[in-house]
Amino acid sequence: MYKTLTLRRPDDWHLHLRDGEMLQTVAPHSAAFGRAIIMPNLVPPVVTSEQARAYRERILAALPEGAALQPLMTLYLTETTDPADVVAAHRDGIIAAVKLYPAGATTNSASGVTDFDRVRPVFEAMAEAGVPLCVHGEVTDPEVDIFDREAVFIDRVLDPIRRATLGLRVVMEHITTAEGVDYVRDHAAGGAMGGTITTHHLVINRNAILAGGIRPHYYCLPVAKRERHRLALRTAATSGQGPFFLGTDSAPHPDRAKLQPCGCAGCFTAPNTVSILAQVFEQDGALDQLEAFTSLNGPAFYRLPPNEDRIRLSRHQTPVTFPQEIAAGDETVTVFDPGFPLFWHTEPA
Ligand SMILES: NC(=O)N[C@@H](CC(=O)O)C(=O)O
Ligand SMILES: [Zn+2]
Ligand SMILES: [Zn+2]
Repeated sequence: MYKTLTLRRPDDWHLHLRDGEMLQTVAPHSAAFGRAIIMPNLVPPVVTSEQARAYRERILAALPEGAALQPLMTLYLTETTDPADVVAAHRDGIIAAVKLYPAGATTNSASGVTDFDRVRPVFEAMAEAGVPLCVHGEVTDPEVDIFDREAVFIDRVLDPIRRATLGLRVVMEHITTAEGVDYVRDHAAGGAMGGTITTHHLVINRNAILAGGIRPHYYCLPVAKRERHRLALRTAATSGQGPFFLGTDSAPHPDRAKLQPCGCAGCFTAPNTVSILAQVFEQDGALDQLEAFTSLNGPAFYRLPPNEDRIRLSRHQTPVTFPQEIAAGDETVTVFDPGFPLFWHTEPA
């Protein structure tokens, strides 16, 4: 049994840092990651390279001295995005990817895409220039059951886009279904596809949200599915296979906004993600695959070198505790509770 574990510094390939006071509060909790793909769903969204550059500066200013984190910026795709701007921003190193939100699919997605044909020229230019497309993969058709929206998206939207745009490199973000796992695995050859998996979707199924009472802090999008889907995600993540990598989707919201008759979606996992992942991989006898998931597969997809420096985890005798909530000005933000004790702790460098 392992007592300590040394890993190349993990990266987070899907992270919400927000802005303003919330950014100041949450950025330090992601400071020990190496790189993070920063989601652009601010209000208003990050749609131009100038906005991405300015947002990056605000993030760097919110990080503590000595933070490892390098923010990798994304642009929020709209029906008026100019293909030439995207290509130039990527060429100049301002953005690492473009993010597709189907309009209405999730938090702050109102400016997203309704008619996918209208953004075809952007996809074509991205394919040509090798710019990855990060996708929130859910249909918004109200006729489609919320638990089926990811699987239906693959058939109705994602597969047709990929067939029509040869060479487009796609990350299916926060996959939550066996169908998502299979689709990513079956189309990953040559780096054509990757899939991020969140910490919380490895831990909870839909019962956590609904059985025995409604638990808003477990509500996120895509919503957690049946147990068999969680197990498919666990198998994918702990396999160490190339196309699957960590994207925490740590998505802080003030408790005031989550604890409502109509509460918003998102789990805040940044503070305890690495401890939870070590526990999960240990439970599955797969600690030897943790580094592939957190630190190797993501950079390989994004065609970046893995981080050179390391973090050290040690397994404590008694559980390590994390704050249940953190203060953000007058608000509180609840930290994701995995529902089991955590023994792995990141040692200070
Ligand atoms: N995952 C979530 O439930 N929420 C995210 C948006 C997203 O990633 O879909 C957010 O920005 O709050
Ligand atoms: Zn999303
Ligand atoms: Zn997200």
